[in-house]
Amino acid sequence: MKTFLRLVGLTRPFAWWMLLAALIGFATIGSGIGLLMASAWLITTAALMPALSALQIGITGVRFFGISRGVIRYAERLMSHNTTFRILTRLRVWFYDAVEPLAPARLAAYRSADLLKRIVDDIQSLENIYARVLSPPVTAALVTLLMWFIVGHWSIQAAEGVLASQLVAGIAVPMLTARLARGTARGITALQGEQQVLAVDMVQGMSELRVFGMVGDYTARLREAEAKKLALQKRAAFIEGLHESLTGLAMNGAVIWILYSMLPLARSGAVNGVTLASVVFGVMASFEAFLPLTGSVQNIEADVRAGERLFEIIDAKPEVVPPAKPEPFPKSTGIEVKNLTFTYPGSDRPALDGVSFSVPPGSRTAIVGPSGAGKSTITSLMVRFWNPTQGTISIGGQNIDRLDPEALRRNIAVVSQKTYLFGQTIRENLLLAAPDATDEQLRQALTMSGLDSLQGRLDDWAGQHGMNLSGGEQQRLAIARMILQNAPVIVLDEATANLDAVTEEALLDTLHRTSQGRTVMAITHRLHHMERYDDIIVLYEGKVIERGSHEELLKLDGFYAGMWRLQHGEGNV
Ligand SMILES: Nc1ncnc2c1ncn2[C@@H]1O[C@H](COP(=O)(O)OP(=O)(O)OP(=O)(O)O)[C@@H](O)[C@H]1O
Repeated sequence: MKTFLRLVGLTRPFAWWMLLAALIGFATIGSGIGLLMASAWLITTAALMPALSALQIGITGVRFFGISRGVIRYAERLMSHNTTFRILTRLRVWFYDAVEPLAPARLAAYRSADLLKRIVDDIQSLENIYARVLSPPVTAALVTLLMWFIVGHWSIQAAEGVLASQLVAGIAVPMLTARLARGTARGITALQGEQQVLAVDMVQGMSELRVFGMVGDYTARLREAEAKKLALQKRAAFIEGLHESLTGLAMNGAVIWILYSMLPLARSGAVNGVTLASVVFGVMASFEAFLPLTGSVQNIEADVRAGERLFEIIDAKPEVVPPAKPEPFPKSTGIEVKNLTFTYPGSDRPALDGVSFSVPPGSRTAIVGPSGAGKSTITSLMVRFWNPTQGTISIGGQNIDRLDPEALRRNIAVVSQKTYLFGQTIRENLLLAAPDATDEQLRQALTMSGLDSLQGRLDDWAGQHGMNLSGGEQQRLAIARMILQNAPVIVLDEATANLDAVTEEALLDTLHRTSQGRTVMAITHRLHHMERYDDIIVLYEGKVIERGSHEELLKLDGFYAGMWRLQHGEGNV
């Protein structure tokens, strides 16, 4: 209930639009009632063969309601869709604004297909709340009131019976079908989510599934989810049919009751037969207002579940909250890391444990160590994807938590081992780093990063995840982005890992050239050209265990020297 009220609360800015849509909906059904009543009047009056002029009013009525019903129905659809789409637009922007600060720390627990489902399907399903849950009951209530006055004008006894049937159709039947439908819509949503996650995994991991012969297994899981979903959908269709039948029964009950209570009046001459026929037809037409209630109640459970899934993300607290009054990004770009400690949520072992080091402005520092030593965690903390559990990172003497995170990220160019390329053109992928860059600047960046071959292909599609480019080209594009970003601090996080030796060598040279004069922090477990670094920090199990220049560390003959010898085929660690 709380979630439902919260969802309704979101529509407050559109309340008047929604009320207007409900009123136009009422006018549509009102026209339908008018049309049937006028038709009944016309047919029954014509049966008595009066002068043609006596039928004029009925003919005009049929024409008027016939046309108005179509026009008003169109206006109602236009209005309700317009209102719904405005609400959905607002919801999507609001959800995206809420999700962005959660990335990546708070989103780590969610699968991307699941998030996609939330932002697309869950929000879409809320359309139901606004178009089918809130409006139809208002329309049905107004129609009930209208029929009370119309029927009550001739017979209060008949009006009471009609009211009772309408309460059955408007309250009892929806409550019964809602009870029967419990769990159905929610189950369908859950299964759709499962299918989406499986489908995304299948498409993205098709090569792996093929290699490991698991395509059949995944297809079977998809089929199983489909079969379960189909069973639930059948049940939903059965309940919908039941709802319509019961509403029809309530309508027939109302008709029988009117005949029962008004026939004596017709016989006594208090009501004429023509009026009786019109009232009966009017009541039949009024039940149209109760049919949409099935959609309202059947889906409400799924809509509330969709709302819960959205609020779950929206209510998550971002890991990083920008300071109320951020300090400007410092001129000097020396980095000072003091007693840095960080434990990932759910982990019982710190990824970093009291790490301290400094990187003077314009110098190059390498952070080396075996896999899992905590090297990449330093990058995540530097760009404030996470906050340290203890300790600080400062740039130019300013604690980074005093800086605007966006300004911080603009001033630190990160080239990591996995470059994300968007399924757009090469130009658009480059402009991400410098939206105002000219073609000339883009070409220059391509040349500097050794990508002359892409000069004439700026408008070529990079492919899904950059699949139209080789691994080396993708990494070079990351370097071109770094050049365009023109940030004073550069973090290279295994920027050349996963590449063959020749490409790696060429890329290391390019990186060395293009990062001259900046403060560089290079994270690597492959020890190449280490003499190019002013300082090397050796990390092991989250702790700094050695520090010095390449020469000094070799002389020390400790862990680093062992790693170096091992990688250069000269012995064991
Ligand atoms: N998102 C995460 N959640 C929980 N634990 C994590 C997460 N990311 C990393 N870790 C753990 O933190 C430790 C340090 O990881 P980190 O990625 O910083 O190591 P690394 O030195 O960069 O390793 P590699 O060279 O393999 O990339 C590892 O034990 C890793 O399992």
